[in-house]
Amino acid sequence: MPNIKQPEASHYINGQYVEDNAGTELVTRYPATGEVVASLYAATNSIVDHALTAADAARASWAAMTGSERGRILRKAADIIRERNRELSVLETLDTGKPLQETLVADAASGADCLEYFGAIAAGLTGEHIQLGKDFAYTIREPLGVCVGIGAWNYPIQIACWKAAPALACGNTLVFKPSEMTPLSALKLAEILTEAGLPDGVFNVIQGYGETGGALVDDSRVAKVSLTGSVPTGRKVYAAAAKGMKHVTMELGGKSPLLIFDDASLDDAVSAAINANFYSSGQICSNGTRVFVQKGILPEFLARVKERTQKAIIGDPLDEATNFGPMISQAQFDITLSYIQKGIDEGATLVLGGKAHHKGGLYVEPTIFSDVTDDMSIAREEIFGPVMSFLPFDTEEEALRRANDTEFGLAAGVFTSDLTRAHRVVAAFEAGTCWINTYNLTPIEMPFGGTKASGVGRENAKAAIEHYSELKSVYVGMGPVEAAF
Ligand SMILES: NC(=O)c1ccc[n+]([C@@H]2O[C@H](COP(=O)([O-])OP(=O)(O)OC[C@H]3O[C@@H](n4cnc5c(N)ncnc54)[C@H](O)[C@@H]3O)[C@@H](O)[C@H]2O)c1
Ligand SMILES: C[N+](C)(C)CCCC=O
Repeated sequence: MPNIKQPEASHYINGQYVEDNAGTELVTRYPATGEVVASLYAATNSIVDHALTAADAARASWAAMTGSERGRILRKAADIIRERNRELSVLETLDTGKPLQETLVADAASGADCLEYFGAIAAGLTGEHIQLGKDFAYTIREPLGVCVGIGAWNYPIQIACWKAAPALACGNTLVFKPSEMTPLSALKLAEILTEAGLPDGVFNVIQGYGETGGALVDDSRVAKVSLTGSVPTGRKVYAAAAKGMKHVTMELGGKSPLLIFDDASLDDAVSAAINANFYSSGQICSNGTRVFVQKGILPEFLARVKERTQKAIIGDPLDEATNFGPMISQAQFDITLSYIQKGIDEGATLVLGGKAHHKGGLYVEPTIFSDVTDDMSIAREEIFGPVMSFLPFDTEEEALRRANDTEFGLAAGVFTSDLTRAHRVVAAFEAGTCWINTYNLTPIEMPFGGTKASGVGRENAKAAIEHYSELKSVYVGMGPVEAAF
């Protein structure tokens, strides 16, 4: 393993590292071996207050800068991230256990794309002029103020950038709390933003568990909270934010359907089903874990997915040949194996995998179930592990009804060569992000987010601007002013 990446201190506030070792210890381990990568401390009340005070103090001068000036700094940070991509990718692999083959292209790189995108549009964030006869109105696009970002552990630097870039472009300041399991890359992002010229206090990182996230959400100085996490956490954070009438973005979990019709390009659909279930060892919110396959092609489709999944290279995530890594934590490993057991107990047919991998560590084999029915736990609940469920269907109407029969609404996909059907199906999907003849592509230019229990608001694209700014309306009377008496 390369050298251990112990940061200078646990938190980054006002442009510098800060420590308070009175906080609860927070240890991060390499999931492939259990080795300690870094040892940090959760924020104490004084660290939470310090970060919010810094963000509050930096607010006015950052908001007073022009969009061009703010954008230039974000774009410079994107360039630095790209230059340091390998180092950041290794760090992300050490923190998450995701294969370096993935982190080199999907994590810091996506963060750089996001900073570049919002850096580019920062100068064009304006209100509008509304002519009203001889009177007129105009709107002023204003930042919300101090924002709080709370991250999940599966895409740590991507999540930090997806929140920081639009927030900062709009003139807000941010306090970001990464997941307690992956504290490291957000600190690097903070260093990079400082190097790019970001004024002190505009972006701050503090570590901690749910309690720290809760303290941030409850603080009266905070105007907006953006959470990436599970639905149960989302319900708590949304409720707490509502008490202070705060803006929210909720990027939560899913149990997304992927519909494969019998006229689909089978090779493409097989690739998509594999990506939609086994990339990042299945630890992706938008994964298409309910694979509905039209009955006529099910045997061949299943055989092809099985054959290709057997070729997964399971190994040390730092080896660039590895394309399937361990679970992030003992808890996620245990949850995944317990769902596999439930699948077996509830009558699904285990086609492949189903066990901890013999190499040890926190590896769970890529697992495929067929004969899955809509009522089974593995078809209803988010597992967040490498477990693919096949569900046969006959008609489009039936597949859609079953696909939408879930509390979640994050994502959905369809494979068919009939484009009329493809558009009809996505129009009927109850999901915020849909794909036709591909899956899980999330470019920065496209809004991303969920409906139903999967979330509120959108990240990325111009849509995110609406969630990090608000409009002030100004009516201008050109006279005369009349009154009834
Ligand atoms: N929709 C998306 O964009 C997206 C992306 C990635 C992950 N996710 C979801 O995230 C989940 C996996 O991540 P996780 O296990 O880290 O989720 P989690 O809900 O356990 O934790 C998410 C974050 O919330 C914090 N937190 C926990 N309780 C809190 C509270 N009461 N107040 C404030 N903060 C609190 C945690 O410390 C962590 O930083 C999955 O459900 C996955 O689908 C969603
Ligand atoms: C870019 N991905 C890989 C689709 C991840 C989106 C965020 C969900 O976990």
